Amino acid sequence: MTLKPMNELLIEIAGQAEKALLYEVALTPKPGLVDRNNNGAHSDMDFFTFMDSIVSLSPYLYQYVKLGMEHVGTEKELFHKVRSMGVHAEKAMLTATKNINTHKGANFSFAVLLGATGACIGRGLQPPFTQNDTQEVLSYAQEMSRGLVTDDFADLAAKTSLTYGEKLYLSYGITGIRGEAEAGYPALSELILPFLRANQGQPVENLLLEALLLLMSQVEDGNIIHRGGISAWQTVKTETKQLLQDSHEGNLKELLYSYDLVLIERHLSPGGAADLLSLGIFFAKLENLF
Ligand SMILES: CC(C)(COP(=O)(O)OP(=O)(O)OC[C@H]1O[C@@H](n2cnc3c(N)ncnc32)[C@H](O)[C@@H]1O)[C@@H](O)C(=O)NCCC(=O)NCCS
Ligand SMILES: Nc1ncnc2c1ncn2[C@@H]1O[C@H](COP(=O)(O)OP(=O)(O)OP(=O)(O)O)[C@@H](O)[C@H]1O
Repeated sequence: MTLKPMNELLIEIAGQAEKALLYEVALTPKPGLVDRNNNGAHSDMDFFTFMDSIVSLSPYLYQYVKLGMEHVGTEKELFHKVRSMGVHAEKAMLTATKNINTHKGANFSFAVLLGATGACIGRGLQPPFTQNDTQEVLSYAQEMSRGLVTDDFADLAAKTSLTYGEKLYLSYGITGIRGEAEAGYPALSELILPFLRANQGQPVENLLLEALLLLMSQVEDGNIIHRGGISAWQTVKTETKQLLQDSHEGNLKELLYSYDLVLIERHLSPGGAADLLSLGIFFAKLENLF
């Protein structure tokens, strides 16, 4: 096998991440989320806000991979490098969206996972990825994120203003996106990627909408919980399990258009599941699944 030059790989990997963000927002109909049909349960953003946001993040996606490829040192040191870059990316995103949080969680996770992907590529991994290659990247990301929950949530009592993630940890012990990273993204390795691999060949939009429902039925979604509390989250998990049982290729979109209205009425949006979906799409692209 001929090896591709590093700069080609860099462009290819960052491009797959950008594509994943574009696919996620373009997928329609998504319950409660911004899509091509409506703004879901959001009054402050629309499809175009997401276009602005993705373009603002694009150079940083490239930088995360580059930092990983060029990294010499421990996994933890790479985490600190990509997170500092991530803080700049978040500022660029907020400037582009006029202070609306479109991709805060996605930016954080792509920083970690693109850094990890770059580091593994620097050690010889080449796309297309096998399932084992993806696992190697997730294990590297887990190592990068070791101690994150404890480190980030130390001394919260002394803080005067808290983020939603911090509030959820104090109120319910929910670790959200930080816990997911520290565990090596089990929602990817145990849930969405096995589903996408097993259902390869199906029409992409239907496949990814079903994958979103699967995530909504199981993930500890910080967005749903901060807006609706624990009971609203339990209800969404039960309802999406039922939708998965009732759906088939012919009626999936019809069921989702109706459920979108239900979540809009309840002012609920599964932003955590949406972020995990875009991360899943990224690895599916690297594995050439569609
Ligand atoms: C860790 C991040 C996401 C900040 O966390 P914060 O508590 O503000 O966010 P919060 O937990 O509310 O969630 C952010 C987003 O994550 C997504 N999300 C929520 N739950 C999940 C989940 N289970 N899985 C995946 N994504 C999720 C949602 O899209 C949500 O909007 C990140 O923005 C970050 O690291 N920022 C830099 C912080 C920093 O270093 N500051 C300087 C030192 S204080
Ligand atoms: N297609 C999408 N539509 C809407 N939100 C999405 C989409 N994809 C991902 N998200 C995630 O959902 C989050 C937005 O949810 P939410 O509006 O609850 O965030 P917030 O700004 O933290 O809270 P609030 O607006 O309630 O004060 C973003 O962080 C984003 O990552």
